[in-house]
Amino acid sequence: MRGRFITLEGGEGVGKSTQMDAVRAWLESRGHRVLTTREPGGTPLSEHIRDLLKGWDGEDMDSDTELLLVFAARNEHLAKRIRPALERGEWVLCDRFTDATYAYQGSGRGIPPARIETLEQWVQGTLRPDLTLLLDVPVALGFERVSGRGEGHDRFEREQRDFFERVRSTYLARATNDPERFRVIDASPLPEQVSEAIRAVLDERHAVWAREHRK
Ligand SMILES: Nc1ncnc2c1ncn2[C@@H]1O[C@H](COP(=O)(O)OP(=O)(O)O)[C@@H](O)[C@H]1O
Ligand SMILES: Cc1cn([C@H]2C[C@H](O)[C@@H](COP(=O)(O)OP(=O)(O)O)O2)c(=O)[nH]c1=O
Repeated sequence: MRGRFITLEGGEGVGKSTQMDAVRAWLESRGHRVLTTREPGGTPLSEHIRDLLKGWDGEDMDSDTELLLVFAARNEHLAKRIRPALERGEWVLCDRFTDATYAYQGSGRGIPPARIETLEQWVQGTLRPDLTLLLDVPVALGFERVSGRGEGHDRFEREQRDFFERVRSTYLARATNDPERFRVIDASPLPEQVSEAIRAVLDERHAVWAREHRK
């Protein structure tokens, strides 16, 4: 079976980092080679851009500058890591991808989606994730978890509550509009229960992909 491209999405503190390991372990248990990565980031240059996006504390960053930096990081990541891995037949598991851009730069910052689509087309061509696991929790619960993490707040985490409500609504709307690609996971229960729900989705999708492969 050819390698597939799987993304994890969701707002702050939904538990993506926590669940990445479970997805990776599941894929490896099926004998797949897996590249685990994240956005913004995934290459030295893209991680540098990530630091800028999260840590910039100078004059306010223009929203389009932010959008272009996100896609600059993505272009590098696709060229140097994601596409080569998929071409080698590996599976790629990525913590956030372009759905985050629609949610954060689109709804969060108010950039029209058409502008994001233009860049998506330019940078990705026809490449889209095969499966997107959207981990969903109420914004207040995500906030509680992040504050429990005990780190300082980055440029995004300093945004107000309504910013994250827009982010959440946009993720959910995108999932509703593309039920083939998205699976929404209730990420409120204990981590092991969330992993169990994710494994059930992976079982289901994997069976479909295996059937397609045999055709
Ligand atoms: N299902 C869960 N229930 C309770 N706490 C969780 C759960 N999943 C993750 N956490 C905790 O919440 C915080 C944020 O989780 P993390 O995986 O870093 O989220 P994300 O990567 O989505 O921001 C961490 O301290 C983590 O241990
Ligand atoms: C991929 C991507 C991330 N982001 C933001 C969302 C996050 O606040 C930040 C990544 O930080 P990160 O620490 O990975 O967030 P989390 O711990 O919640 O997963 O970058 C965008 O604004 N646009 C994007 O396209």
